[in-house]
Amino acid sequence: MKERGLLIVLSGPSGVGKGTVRKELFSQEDTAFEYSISMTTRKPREGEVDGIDYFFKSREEFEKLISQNKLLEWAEYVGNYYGTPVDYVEKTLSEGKDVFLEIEVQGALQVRNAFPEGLFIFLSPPSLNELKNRIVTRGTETEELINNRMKVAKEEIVMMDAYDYVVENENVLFACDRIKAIVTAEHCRRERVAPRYKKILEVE
Ligand SMILES: Nc1ncnc2c1ncn2[C@@H]1O[C@H](COP(=O)(O)OP(=O)(O)OP(=O)(O)O)[C@@H](O)[C@H]1O
Ligand SMILES: Nc1nc2c(ncn2[C@@H]2O[C@H](COP(=O)(O)O)[C@@H](O)[C@H]2O)c(=O)[nH]1
Repeated sequence: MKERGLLIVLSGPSGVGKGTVRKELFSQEDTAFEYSISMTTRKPREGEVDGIDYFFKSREEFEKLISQNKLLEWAEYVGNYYGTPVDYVEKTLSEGKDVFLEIEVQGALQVRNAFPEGLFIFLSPPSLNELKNRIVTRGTETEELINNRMKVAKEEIVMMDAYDYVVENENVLFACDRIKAIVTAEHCRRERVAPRYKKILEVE
C-alpha cells in the first residue's frame, strides 16, 4: 500500500503574504506539493478565475456542501464562507502526494482535529503596521473590510502557539526556503518513525 502524503497547512492573518509565498513556492522546480483549491462565497476579485483561485459558490451552494459533509473544514470569515473540499484532499493524500492548504485560523484548528498528523505552519507578519500596509497596498478591500480583517488578525496572531512552526514573512524567498526545510525535516522524521531499520538490515 502506498504511504499517504503529508497534509501541509499554511495559515496566518489576511495580508501576511500566504498567497504570495504559496505562488512563489509552486513556481519553484523542487516543490512537489498539490494545492487544494478552496470554495468560497466571496465575489471574485479582478483577475481571479473560477477553478484556479477558488471555486466561487453562492451561499446556498456552499450551505448544501456543508450539509452533505463535502468539506474537510469551513469557516465564516468577515462575512463570507470559505472551505476545503474533502474528496480532493483525501484522494490526493491516498495517492501518496503532499497536499498544501492555505487557510485562515479557525479552519486550520478544525483540520488539526481531523488530521492531528498534519503539518501546521503559521506565517507571521514582521509587525501589525506592516500587515496593514500590505493589505492596503494590495488594494483589493474597502477601508471597512480592511478594518474588519485587521480586527480578526489580532485574534489570529495570538493563536500562533497552536501551530507546529511559525515562519516570519519578512522576505518571500526566505520564507519559502524555511517552509521547504520544515517539510523536508517532517518527511525525514516520518521515515525515521516508520520501521526503516528493518529495510536496511534486510539487505545482508
Ligand atoms: N515579504 C513581503 N514583503 C512585502 N510585501 C509582501 C510580502 N509578502 C507579500 N507581500 C504583499 O502583501 C500583500 C498581501 O499578500 P497576499 O495577498 O499574498 O496575502 P494573503 O495572506 O494571501 O492575504 P489573504 O489572506 O487576504 O488572501 C500583497 O500585495 C503582496 O504583494
Ligand atoms: N478556513 C478556510 N479559510 C480559507 C480557505 N481558503 C482561503 N481561506 C482564507 O480566507 C481568508 C480570506 O481570503 P481572501 O481570498 O478573501 O483574502 C484568508 O485568510 C484565506 O487564507 C478555506 O478553504 N478555508
